[in-house]
Amino acid sequence: MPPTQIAVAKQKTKAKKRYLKAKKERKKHKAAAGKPAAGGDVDVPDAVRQDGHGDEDNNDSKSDDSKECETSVRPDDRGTERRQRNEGLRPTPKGKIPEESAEGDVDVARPRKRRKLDSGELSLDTTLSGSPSAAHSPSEPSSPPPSSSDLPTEPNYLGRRTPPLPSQPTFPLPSRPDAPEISELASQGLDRALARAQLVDPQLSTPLPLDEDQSADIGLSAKTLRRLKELGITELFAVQTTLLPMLLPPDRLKRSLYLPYDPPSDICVSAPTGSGKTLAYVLPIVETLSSRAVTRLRALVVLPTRDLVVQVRETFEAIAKGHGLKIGSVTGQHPFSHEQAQLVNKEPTLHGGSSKVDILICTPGRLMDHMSGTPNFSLQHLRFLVIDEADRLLAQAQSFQNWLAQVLAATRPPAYAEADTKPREDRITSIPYPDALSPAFLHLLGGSVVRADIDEKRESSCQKLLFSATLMNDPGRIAALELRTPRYVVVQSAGGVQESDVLGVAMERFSMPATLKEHMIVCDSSQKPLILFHLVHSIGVTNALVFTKSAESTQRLVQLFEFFEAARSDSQVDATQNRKPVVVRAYSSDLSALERKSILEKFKAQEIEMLVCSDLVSRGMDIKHVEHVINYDAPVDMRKYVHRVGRTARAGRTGEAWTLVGKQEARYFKKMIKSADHAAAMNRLRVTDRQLAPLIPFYRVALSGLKDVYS
Ligand SMILES: Nc1ncnc2c1ncn2[C@@H]1O[C@H](COP(=O)(O)OP(=O)(O)OP(=O)(O)O)[C@@H](O)[C@H]1O
Repeated sequence: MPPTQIAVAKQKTKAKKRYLKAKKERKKHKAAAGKPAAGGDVDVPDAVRQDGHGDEDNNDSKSDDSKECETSVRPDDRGTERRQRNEGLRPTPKGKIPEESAEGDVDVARPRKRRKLDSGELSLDTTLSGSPSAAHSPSEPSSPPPSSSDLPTEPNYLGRRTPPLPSQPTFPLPSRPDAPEISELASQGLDRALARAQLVDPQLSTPLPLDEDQSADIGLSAKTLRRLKELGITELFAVQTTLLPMLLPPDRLKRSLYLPYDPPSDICVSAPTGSGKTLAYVLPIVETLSSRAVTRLRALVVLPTRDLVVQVRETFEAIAKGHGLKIGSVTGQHPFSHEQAQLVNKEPTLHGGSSKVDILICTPGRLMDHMSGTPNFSLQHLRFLVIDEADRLLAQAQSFQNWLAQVLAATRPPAYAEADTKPREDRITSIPYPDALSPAFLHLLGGSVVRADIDEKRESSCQKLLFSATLMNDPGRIAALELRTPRYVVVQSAGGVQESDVLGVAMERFSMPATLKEHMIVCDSSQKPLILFHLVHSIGVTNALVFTKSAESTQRLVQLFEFFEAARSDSQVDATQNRKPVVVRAYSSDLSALERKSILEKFKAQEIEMLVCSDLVSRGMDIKHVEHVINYDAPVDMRKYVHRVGRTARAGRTGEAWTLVGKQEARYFKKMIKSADHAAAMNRLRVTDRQLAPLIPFYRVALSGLKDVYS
């Protein structure tokens, strides 16, 4: 058979199948209507009859095909096609039905149509005529459906007047909600009090009263005021002005060491680097604890590094001088037994602990060691728990044996029920010694305390204080602290910011000291050492901290620097110039604690001019004479940038920060600065080859020296 004939035969077979199914459907309908099957009336193609395919043959393939018949191909159209073919006519394109063919097939289609029309379905169509879809169109505003009596009546095709049906109510159009505030988005799942953070102007200050009798005006004792003056402090900075009234309220009862029925609110503070956060907690702690009669561990200050522990201890000692408070610190720098001897009286064992210090400053790791291994070390008397550089410490909350959860649990009194269910031998049934339990823990004395139903629940009096320059930039972390009615303070200039936007501003922008100047130099990475030498020798950068990305790079850069300085001072090119080599040292975690201490002291004494360091000293370190910070390796996140450059321009002094950005990292760095809304503050500098040219001979010598060392 020629291919065209095969195709026609195939077409026929398909058409035949569809026809038969349609026919079967019609038969069913007719049978349902009580009429005989109209098979004989229908024009059946010859091919179907010859093949002997009856209705029954198609039973198994019925379902899908019959659906197709009902929805896509009308049997009358098929009949028309067939007739056209028989008459040598071309088939009519789909959708166009020639008049005579429609006429010819009316027997098949009309009875069904009539039944439909009679049923009144048409009256719905005519009422909504022309606009059934329009009535449901989502693009039109919805309006309440008119009552049927309001609508005009139209004659239907039978000439009867039927009341029009009311149109279906339309669905309300989807509308775009207002974009949520950034603060709202950011605070999803966060403490609601965050959104009511108090925004404090960094320029705010309070002069210290000249007369000691007026010390109470700022909540301090005459003794503390005198001490501040001795230290050369004449005013309180913004963060201190805000926090002192909160932590030292005029109502003396609220300053009590135990507040089991009216525990104090916790406070979170975000204030720029060098803005005086340390004094903002040292002053209230010293002032409050000065009223104590017995030494107990009442203030615990947790810091991320040993160096910071030493620094904060010095501030406590300076302020607490003459108050009779005992201050201790544990960092793991000394043997464990030595620290234990400084911390507690080991004998006799008391349920309330027996402390030798009122204030303890520590790193989290060593604190855990003492919590688990030092008898009589107890946190139940804590009145203050300070977490300084809180964002960093909270990032490590799970480290050091889950330190944060353990500390919180140790300050929390056990529930009454818990105390009752303790095994008998664990209960405190006798008091062999004055047992030193804190009021909130007294119910542990199972047999000795008579309890009544009206007993109010006693809570821990421990007030948590969180501080950081970048605390609000990731407030999600604060959630781990189980804060009690917290208050949030943000020291940041936010010119004209609405109160409702405070959180958005605090989270998106990083607050920097107003006295800081920032520069960025984009260069080839290979040029970085030369640019560093240019900053030192041509621009006069000195008393500087130079930050690198690792302890190893710190070491290498210092060696290169020393070779460079040696080559430069040896050169006889221009005897009139000052050729005294710059003193540069490395400060990194590779050094022992003793070495680090000695280097830091020399740097503070300005015997060392350039201190090259890794991020070890990027947080919290307060070295007054640091005039410059050089980011030799650009920091990879904004938080790090803020803390590094914050080592200068502290306490209202001026300072400059220089960031050397390799060409390949420039895009990332600029994006980071821009997304922190900080691009405008950044001064972009260019250093030309001509400016670097005089340094190149010494640099070559230095490079070959370094090569020798490493080979
Ligand atoms: N009221 C004040 N008057 C003068 N100097 C002050 C005052 N308060 C603090 N300082 C000094 O300001 C410097 C910075 O203080 P501090 O170290 O507490 O800053 P910080 O806010 O904790 O900074 P960082 O976030 O970097 O840790 C210190 O040298 C401190 O002695």
